[in-house]
Amino acid sequence: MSAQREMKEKNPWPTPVTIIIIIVIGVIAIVALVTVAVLQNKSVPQKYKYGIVLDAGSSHTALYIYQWPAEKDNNTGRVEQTHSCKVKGKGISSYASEPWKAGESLKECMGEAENTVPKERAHETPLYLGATAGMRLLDIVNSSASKNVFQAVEKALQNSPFSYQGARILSGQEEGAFGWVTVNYLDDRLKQGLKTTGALDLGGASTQISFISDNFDGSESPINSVNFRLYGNDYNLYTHSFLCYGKDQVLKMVLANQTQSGATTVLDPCFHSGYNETKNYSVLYDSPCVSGRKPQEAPEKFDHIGKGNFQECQKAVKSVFNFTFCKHSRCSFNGVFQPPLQGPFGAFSAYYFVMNFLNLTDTSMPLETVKQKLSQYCGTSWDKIKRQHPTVNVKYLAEYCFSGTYILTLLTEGYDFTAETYSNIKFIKKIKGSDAGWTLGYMLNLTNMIPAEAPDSPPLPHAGYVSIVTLMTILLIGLLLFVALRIFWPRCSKKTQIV
Ligand SMILES: Nc1ncnc2c1ncn2[C@@H]1O[C@H](COP(=O)(O)OP(=O)(O)OP(=O)(O)O)[C@@H](O)[C@H]1O
Repeated sequence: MSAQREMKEKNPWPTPVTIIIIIVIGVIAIVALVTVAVLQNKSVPQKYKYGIVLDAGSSHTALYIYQWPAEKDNNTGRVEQTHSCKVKGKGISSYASEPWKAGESLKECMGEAENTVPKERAHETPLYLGATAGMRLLDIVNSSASKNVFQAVEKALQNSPFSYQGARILSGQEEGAFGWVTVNYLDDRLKQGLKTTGALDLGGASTQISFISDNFDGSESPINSVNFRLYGNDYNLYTHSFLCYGKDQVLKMVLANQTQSGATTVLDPCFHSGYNETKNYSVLYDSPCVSGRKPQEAPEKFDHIGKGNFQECQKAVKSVFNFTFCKHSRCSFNGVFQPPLQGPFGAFSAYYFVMNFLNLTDTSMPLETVKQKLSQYCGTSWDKIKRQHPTVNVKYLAEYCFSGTYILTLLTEGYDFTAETYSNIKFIKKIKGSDAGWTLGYMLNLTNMIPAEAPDSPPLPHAGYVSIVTLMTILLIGLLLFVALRIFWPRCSKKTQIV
């Protein structure tokens, strides 16, 4: 009896039970923590927000739908293109005489947008329309026609379930700058503060060049300067848009130069030998880029006959550039200031369409070789070209010799890319699934999706945080168990000895 009392005083708890309880609690805690960690890291179906931009270009309109994770509205989520739709027919500026058709033309793509954006998101999805050089030109020649086209387009867009934010003409400067933002945003260069890529955009009616140059602070030519503060970095961007230097308008200018005498036959070195089409003087001279030069005594039509000669085509194309006057320290052409070229460049839109067709997107190829290949292509007969490419749109096909020659002339003579710097250009269509062009940059800007300052980021990602807490708790429980065993195990052993 006294021995039993002594034992109870020395060992007041039922030790094995206590240990079992501690172990059970410990195991339950570990299982609970691991479960929480696993559930926390399990991917939940992503919810997205959306934005829509219509690019109303001179040659056609395209609709782009962008999406980004809904919970990362605070400028940290990645915006990506989820759908695009090419509007059938020509650009909205071509509907000047029947504006209602401009609105009608958008219906099919707007229908696709309704099927892409979830219904519950539609009312909060911003919808923008930006028009470029085609509408800039229409506005110059007939501003009331331009207003009527916008009215028709607005009516169509206001009737959509989306949050319509307006339709307007972008300035050339905006078109250049937003194209640059798109390229650098998609390449993740802005967020990380990396060296940027210049942007070369070739449209149907205008062309843009935009890049950062250490030698440009905006003082020499303020109209070419755009300042941004993005993710905590300041950028002083050089940008210029050449109205009338898109490839369709340059083709008109080159042909206008060859029809100044009002001839009925034009032998054109930029078209393949064997090409022969009868064209209207009125159609050729219908644009403000050439209208002032229409010959007085022009007949109604002319025969446009191909000659297929690259060297002569280069000369003809060069005639539309003016290199004779420059009131700045240096110019590209037409008296426009341009600082020295700097950095890699992404060349998109028609740059890509044309060079991709010609199999000339590889810029590691020496420039001389590129010219030789193009020369060979231009020298090929029209019959052979048609036979080799039976599925290609004949209008594009007839123009690739001219378009390739214009691209090389613009890059080398116009912007001053040399045999050495030509390899800095990369012809691109898409970056990580999104089309290169001004639309994404435009939407990012209007929705304030790129903050001026770098957003504060947590020191650890969520998964890392959960893992570390789990690990630390397991270690702590292990330590507790160890201490408990050290304290109680000797007593348990003693107890058996006593008993
Ligand atoms: N596959 C192709 N091959 C050749 N040319 C093409 C092809 N697709 C489009 N183009 C032409 O490329 C040019 C540029 O097209 P893009 O859609 O970028 O210009 P746009 O937006 O209509 O013009 P702008 O920006 O001057 O208003 C246009 O002349 C168009 O007709």
